[in-house]
Amino acid sequence: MPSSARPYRSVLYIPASKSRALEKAKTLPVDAIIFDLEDAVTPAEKANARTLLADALAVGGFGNRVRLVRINGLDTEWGRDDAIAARDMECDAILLPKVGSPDDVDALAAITGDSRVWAMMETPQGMLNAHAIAAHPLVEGFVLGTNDLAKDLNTRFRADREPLITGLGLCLLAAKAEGVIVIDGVYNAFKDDAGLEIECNQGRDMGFDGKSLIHPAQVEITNRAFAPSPDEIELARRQIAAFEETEASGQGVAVVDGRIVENLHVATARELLAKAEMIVALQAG
Ligand SMILES: CC(C)(COP(=O)(O)OP(=O)(O)OC[C@H]1O[C@@H](n2cnc3c(N)ncnc32)[C@H](O)[C@@H]1OP(=O)(O)O)[C@@H](O)C(=O)NCCC(=O)NCCSC(=O)C[C@H](O)C(=O)O
Ligand SMILES: [Mg+2]
Repeated sequence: MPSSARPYRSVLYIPASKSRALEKAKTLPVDAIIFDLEDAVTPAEKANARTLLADALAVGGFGNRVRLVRINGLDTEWGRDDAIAARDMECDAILLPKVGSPDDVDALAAITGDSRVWAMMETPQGMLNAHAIAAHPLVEGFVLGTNDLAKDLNTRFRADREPLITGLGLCLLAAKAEGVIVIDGVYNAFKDDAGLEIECNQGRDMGFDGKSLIHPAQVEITNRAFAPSPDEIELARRQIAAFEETEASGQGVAVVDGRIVENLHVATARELLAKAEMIVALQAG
């Protein structure tokens, strides 16, 4: 099971066909990269992108960024070749699109063995089977595919994402129940900083570990939204100190800023501080 302190604030898609973007990624302060062979790559470029990506990962230089390779679905003409290639790539996990049930993960594992798997959660079928998918022993993370979900649900765009909330919530519940990382979907309007910030904060409030991104301009806002803020760090320290003091005097409940602090709040505060420390450590390289 992955560490809950390991930050996944920003998870950037990079079309595997774009060598300039692959180079650029090495300079960006992202926590994870999705090297995409699926939607961002045209059919004519699929085979070349696969080779380009294998070479780029073999050369390396992506530092401590988690490397996920998104293959095409196994029901497409490229999926099987992608899976065979990805099995041998220098990556941390394979991201399987449009996962509908644990059987899809089994079908991938029949090709890729014990490689770690992340699941794109982006179909109504997948949402309804989210718990069984999260419970699959090879599954380590979920990435929400809100474009595909919106398409399948025939929703209209709303800034508050109300039409998608049930699906997002099902995936969050499943991921948290099974200790699986869960990453929010992309914000398509990559020049709209204000809209991105609102959607990041909504995702953070809901409990997502981070957000998937499509452009470098989205990294800074996302990293900030999903990192513990200075105020949160300061409050966590005060909660721990107050609780320890109260505990030493034989009591189980402290009060900080007019709110009770119990064991469970201290556990949350410790996790928050661990994440903040890990972000500093990762930034230090
Ligand atoms: C959206 C883009 C097509 C815009 O590309 P471009 O016009 O090249 O942008 P810029 O000129 O502003 O680029 C500036 C520099 O940044 C580099 N760049 C751009 N995008 C990326 C990236 N994603 N990763 C790394 N580097 C990037 C450019 O190379 C420029 O570099 P330099 O010249 O050296 O300064 C483009 O951003 C893009 O293709 N984005 C990714 C789109 C994508 O991956 N789509 C698929 C994933 S979304 C999805 O499928 C979600 C899910 O499945 C669902 O259902 O929701
Ligand atoms: Mg999709």
